[in-house]
Amino acid sequence: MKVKIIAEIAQAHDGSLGMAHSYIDALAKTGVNTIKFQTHIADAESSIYEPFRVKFSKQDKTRFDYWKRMEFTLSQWHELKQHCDDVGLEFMSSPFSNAAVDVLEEVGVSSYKIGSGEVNNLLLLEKIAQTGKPIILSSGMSSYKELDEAVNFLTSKGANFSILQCTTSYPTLPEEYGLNVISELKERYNVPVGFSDHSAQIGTGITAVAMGAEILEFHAVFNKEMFGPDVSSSLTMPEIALLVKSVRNFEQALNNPIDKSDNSEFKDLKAIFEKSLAINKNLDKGHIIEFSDLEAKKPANKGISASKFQDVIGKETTRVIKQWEFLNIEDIK
Ligand SMILES: C=C(OP(=O)(O)O)C(=O)O
Repeated sequence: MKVKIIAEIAQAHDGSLGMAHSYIDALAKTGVNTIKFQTHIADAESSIYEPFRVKFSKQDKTRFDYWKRMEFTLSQWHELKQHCDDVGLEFMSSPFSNAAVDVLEEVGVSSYKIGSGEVNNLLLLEKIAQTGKPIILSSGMSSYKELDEAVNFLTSKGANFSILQCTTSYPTLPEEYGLNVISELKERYNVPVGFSDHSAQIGTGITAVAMGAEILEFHAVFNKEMFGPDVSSSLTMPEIALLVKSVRNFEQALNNPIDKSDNSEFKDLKAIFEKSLAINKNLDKGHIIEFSDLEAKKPANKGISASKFQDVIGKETTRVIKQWEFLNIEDIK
């Protein structure tokens, strides 16, 4: 088992190409597999009527203005992809219009992500399916009826796809994670399933992986005091590095099941940890040993094993035994 870990930059660059490049360098040090952007082309995906989800900047009069400010040119996208290639990370970007798919095809992506808001945008699904590339479909806000439709559509196009459990809520609270949906999606669609996390907690991703997520995506941010609609649901670089390390540890554990029927490798340790029977009070010769006379002390193999205490009860001592002495087989008859 190997989890695909995707760090989502989305709009954390706030429209700055330099900042976008800085994120690539910083994330390359965390061990993630993939860096994901969002390719926004305001004219193709939005209009002046789109309301704000989070309004945080006075300079963007409308959300359309905001998307406009988040655009990169084709040559800038090429640069970003090249930078990801240079640091050995997969470049991904979610398209929000068919025009954005054309940009990403020019740039040369190897797979596509479909954000939760696009599940019912069959026009976009058709365009992405036409590329023949693997697809990761997110599922926030979607009912099973809607997902069934998207899945049937992608299946009818012969698409190779996986699905992410996602709750569109920023930040997502524990009662909203829907970790149960991971196994439900797997059972319902029989495709690889992952988790798109907006909780801003590293424990959520680790738990999702433990519950079967094969793809893990989360938002990245340099600092939680920065501007941006996703900041409150994002992880910082040290948090991401710790999350990646934890997921890799989990994979290694899962890929190495241990055999509890053979404990021979613990022979020496058992001699240190285990115990031998001892006497907890001064006993005369001829005393009949009772349960209340016994204690178990370290190390093992100093006398009768503590596991054999029942064989000792009712036996007669053959000598005077002092408090805290070990009990040996020749001390009883
Ligand atoms: C919005 C996106 O994804 P999700 O719905 O998984 O957050 C995205 O990938 O751009």
